[in-house]
Amino acid sequence: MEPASLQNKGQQGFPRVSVSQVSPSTADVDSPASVFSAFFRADQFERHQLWLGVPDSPASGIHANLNTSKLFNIGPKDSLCVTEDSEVECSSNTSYTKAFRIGFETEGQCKAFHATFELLKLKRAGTGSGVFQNRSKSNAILKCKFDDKIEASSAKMYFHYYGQLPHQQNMLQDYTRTGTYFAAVIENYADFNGRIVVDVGAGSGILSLFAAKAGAKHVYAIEASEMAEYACRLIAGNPSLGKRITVIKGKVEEVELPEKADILISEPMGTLLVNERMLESYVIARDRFLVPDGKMFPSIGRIHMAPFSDEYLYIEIASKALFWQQHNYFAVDLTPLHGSAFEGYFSQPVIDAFDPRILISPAIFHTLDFTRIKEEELYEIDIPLNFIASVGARVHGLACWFDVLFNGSSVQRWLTTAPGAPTTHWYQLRCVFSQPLYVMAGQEITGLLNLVAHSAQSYTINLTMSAKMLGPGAVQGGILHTSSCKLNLKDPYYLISQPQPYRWTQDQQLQQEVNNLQEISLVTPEEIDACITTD
Ligand SMILES: C[S@@+](CC[C@H](N)C(=O)[O-])C[C@H]1O[C@@H](n2cnc3c(N)ncnc32)[C@H](O)[C@@H]1O
Repeated sequence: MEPASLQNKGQQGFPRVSVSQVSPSTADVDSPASVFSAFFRADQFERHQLWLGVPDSPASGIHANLNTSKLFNIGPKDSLCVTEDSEVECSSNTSYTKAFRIGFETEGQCKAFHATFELLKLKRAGTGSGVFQNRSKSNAILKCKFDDKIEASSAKMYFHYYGQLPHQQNMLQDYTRTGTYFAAVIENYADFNGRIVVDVGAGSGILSLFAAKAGAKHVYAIEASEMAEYACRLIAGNPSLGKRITVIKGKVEEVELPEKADILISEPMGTLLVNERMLESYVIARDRFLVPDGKMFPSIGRIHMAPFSDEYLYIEIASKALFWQQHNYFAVDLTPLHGSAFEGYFSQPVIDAFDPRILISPAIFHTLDFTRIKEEELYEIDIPLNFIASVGARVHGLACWFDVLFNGSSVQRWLTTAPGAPTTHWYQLRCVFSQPLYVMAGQEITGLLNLVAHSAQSYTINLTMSAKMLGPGAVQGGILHTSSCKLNLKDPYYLISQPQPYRWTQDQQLQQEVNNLQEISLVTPEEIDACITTD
């Protein structure tokens, strides 16, 4: 059990440091060095403490209150921390009663430790979440952009979700996803070897470990949820890679880094690419941490769209509202609510893996260039639609999926969530009309997909599609029939139990990934191992 005064209100960790107690007056070493983990933590009064010890016994070890401690650089990888046993604020005449030398495995870790130490010393209680004073900027109050845009209740649930191992496991077990990231990083080790990397939203730290495996000089793994602590433990358990990784707990919008990154790696994609609004954090991280012309993995994302016809899906959704057509439900007429229930079911986007043969025209796509797009441009996205129907059909709505590109210097690799490709945990998404549209083969379908971000970390989807007139009317731009719908991307309907003609087992997917990797990999396993720095 943790001491009561050290509740988990925020931790930042450095998994492997060597610590020796020294005399505060002479700086002579008093004790042999121990290999400890170092954590910064806040108590319930937002007073930050540095704790050095063994993760499994948090009550033991060395505790230093940052208010009464000072940190000095005594070498590129060595620091001296002097601290007072009492709670009294440091002043010029403080006599320090404890001192210890902290040795880091890399200079990057040492710099990150100092940056975190100084930043947390500046944080003050009572200014509200995400608001802190930064003395280095003339006491200006820096407000965290994330907290301005996102409802506190949504953020709390969101980071609570990602703070749990089963949800990280779910992503790790999507072998198409994780395997594609692994392949993209290792095949492009030249982009990582000897570079400073920032992992934006590191979760379990898996992408940081991949980057370190590809030879990164140092990786800063930024993670806002409690998963940061697990990431520390995973990284500490992989010491040959972990010594080049620093986990920083906090939002990318508010943490400080000791140096700029040559390359960002992240997995910020949600359903329909944009759900969760994490792309905005990715773009903010680019503007805050990336050197000019630095690389981003992934660098672009594309939303693909095509009209579909699926009578079974339509009937399934419509029939859910049939309950409300009863005139005599325990002697009560439910029919006045049938219309609302019917519209309600059609306001949920449907998520499943469908057979691509339901698409009635070739797909179009809309590109988001993560290297250039402004954060504000993600608040509202307008995508004009234009299709030519390949067959005559009843169009039940718009089917969407996405892909992202790892534009490596050696290999370009796409991670796709397309129908017919190996299924990912994102599946595909369909917006279904309550009033379908009738089209003939060759008929033009126009429309607009409008996505408006909301403060619950998702989007409102406004979709309109029109069948244009055939013959002379088409030339004049005449519209025969229009259907529209408004959906909440935050509230999807998961329909993933239906038979999947193209679904593979995960083992097959994994095997396929391995085969792909072996077939197209430009580097041999020996070359991969050779590229790993062993400092
Ligand atoms: C989709 S998960 C990816 C996790 C990990 N990178 C992986 O690929 O397995 C996104 C992670 O980013 C974190 N995250 C989201 N927004 C963040 C932000 N603004 N600052 C820091 N972390 C954030 C979440 O808590 C979550 O763990």
